[in-house]
Amino acid sequence: MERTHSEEQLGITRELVNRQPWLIAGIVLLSVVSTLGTLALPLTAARLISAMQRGGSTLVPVLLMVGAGLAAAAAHALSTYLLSRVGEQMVGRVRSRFMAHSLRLPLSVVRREGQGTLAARLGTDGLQMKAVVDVGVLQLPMAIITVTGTAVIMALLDWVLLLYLVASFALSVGGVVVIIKVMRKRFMALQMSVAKMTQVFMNALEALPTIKAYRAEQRTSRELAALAEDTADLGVTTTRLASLLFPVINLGQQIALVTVIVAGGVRLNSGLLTLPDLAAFLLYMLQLTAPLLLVAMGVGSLQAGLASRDRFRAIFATPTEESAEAAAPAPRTAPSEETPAAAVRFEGVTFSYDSQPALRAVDFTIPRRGMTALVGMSGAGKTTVLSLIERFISADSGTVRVLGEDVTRWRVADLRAHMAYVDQKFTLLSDTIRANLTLGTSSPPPDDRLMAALAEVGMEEAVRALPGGLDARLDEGTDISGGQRQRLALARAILAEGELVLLDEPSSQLDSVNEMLLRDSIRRMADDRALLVVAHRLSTVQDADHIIVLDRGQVVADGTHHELMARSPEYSLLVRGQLLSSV
Ligand SMILES: Nc1ncnc2c1ncn2[C@@H]1O[C@H](COP(=O)(O)OP(=O)(O)OP(=O)(O)O)[C@@H](O)[C@H]1O
Repeated sequence: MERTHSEEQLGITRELVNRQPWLIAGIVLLSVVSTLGTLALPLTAARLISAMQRGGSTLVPVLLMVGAGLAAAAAHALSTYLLSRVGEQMVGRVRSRFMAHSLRLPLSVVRREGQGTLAARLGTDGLQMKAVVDVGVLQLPMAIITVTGTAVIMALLDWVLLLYLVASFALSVGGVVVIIKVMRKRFMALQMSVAKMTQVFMNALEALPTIKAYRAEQRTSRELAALAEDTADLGVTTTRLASLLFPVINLGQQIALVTVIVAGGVRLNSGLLTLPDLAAFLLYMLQLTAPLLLVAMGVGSLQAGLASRDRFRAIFATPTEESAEAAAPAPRTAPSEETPAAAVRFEGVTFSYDSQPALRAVDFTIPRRGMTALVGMSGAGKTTVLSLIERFISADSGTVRVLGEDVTRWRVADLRAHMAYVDQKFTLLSDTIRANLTLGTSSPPPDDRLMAALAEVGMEEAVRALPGGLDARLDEGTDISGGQRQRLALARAILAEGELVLLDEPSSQLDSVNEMLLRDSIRRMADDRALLVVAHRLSTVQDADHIIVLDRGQVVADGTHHELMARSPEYSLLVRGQLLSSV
């Protein structure tokens, strides 16, 4: 099987070199020019001083000095810009791959990772990975070359003076290394804290209507403020360390400067060193600080960036629903039998969330036509049954069959193409009405079919009245009522090509006029396909051809409404105890 892009390992160098080899070669060349120019500059200055001492012409040394300086600056600017552009583009590709991969992950993995954490990773880890390109690809190697080249030239100028320099600078370098290491740890903690805050904020935004209705803005804000404060505290400790960095380097540099000037003066007096060489040595020394700092900081950013890359890799390495099934033998794309006997069959199905059992040895059959209602107290396991049929989750033991075939033998995409799913919230996407209606269809149906489906649920007029009609977008600008959303979601299920419709009825009571309108279209849906409804309303179960009663994860009875009223105490309790709403 062809490997999908997201299944490939994420290699930064390969990403860069394979895609634009010539551009990368050009950037490397520019960096080499910039490094050589930087290294040559003090030598040209020494030549100028010599020429002035001799009283000779200074034109050539001046031109060489200006040329080296300008070339180094121009090459540096251009290579930095080009590399940054390449880095941004690479991060863009990684981010889009990350988002696409995340959407294909099993729901359980997304829940475990946390939506906020995934979203934060997209932002911060993306930025940090860019630093790998900025720092790791050129800056760090070039800085190392500059430091090494400078040290070699300084040793050639006067190796004894270099020893003085190293000895006087060592303490400060040691200090910088320690500070950077501690900063790294704090920075990781800061990122975790940002991810947590994002998660809680996202949850709060999702619950905003409830928060407003219960005037809980202040309470929620307090909780968020505490998280923001924790994050800020971590930020402050990181900054405190960062603020130590420059003074430590400055101090080291000043100590080194005094040492070199004193020792250099002594050596100059004793004729062991010439004035131009001392001047060049001092210039090299001043020039050393920037690349040294870059090496010290760069190693840190590189580590952080590589850690971010590893977090992306971990997600890319998490099998998507499709890649997990690639390992299974010959997945099904269509039912094995011409006309499978049952739409759904559960055979001894057991399922636990973590170690909490939700379904225990569940057996039932849903016929190919007609409406089956699944009823039970809250927490009985009804939604879990739908999730198992959709294969959002997999049974711990037993077999779930859809259209005669074990769900684990189906290709997930094909399995889901055979059914329509209407969740409790009647979720619609932020897109056009048309896009929402045609989600479950393989080719876009003509407008008259869309309008017919809308008419079926009493939404034709309302959609015609919207600016743009079928092409009106459902987003921040245009929204529709809860009942209208419900009807659109049902119209989508009507249009879907599947033989099976799963409907998770909301337990909240919606207005009865709407309910009456929808009752007929739901019933009609069951004429030519199997409809499984998690029912919370008495009217729904009365309409059903067949009712399955779940109690604490087990099927305790099944039959028609009248049969169950006569012989199932659990069902009678649901009806008489008004646990099934009478609307
Ligand atoms: N994601 C989850 N993680 C852990 N436990 C869960 C999860 N979803 C459901 N459960 C537990 O599994 C059991 C069955 O839940 P399920 O949602 O299937 O019940 P339900 O019959 O649909 O309830 P309701 O009518 O309230 O929607 C419950 O005890 C519930 O607490």
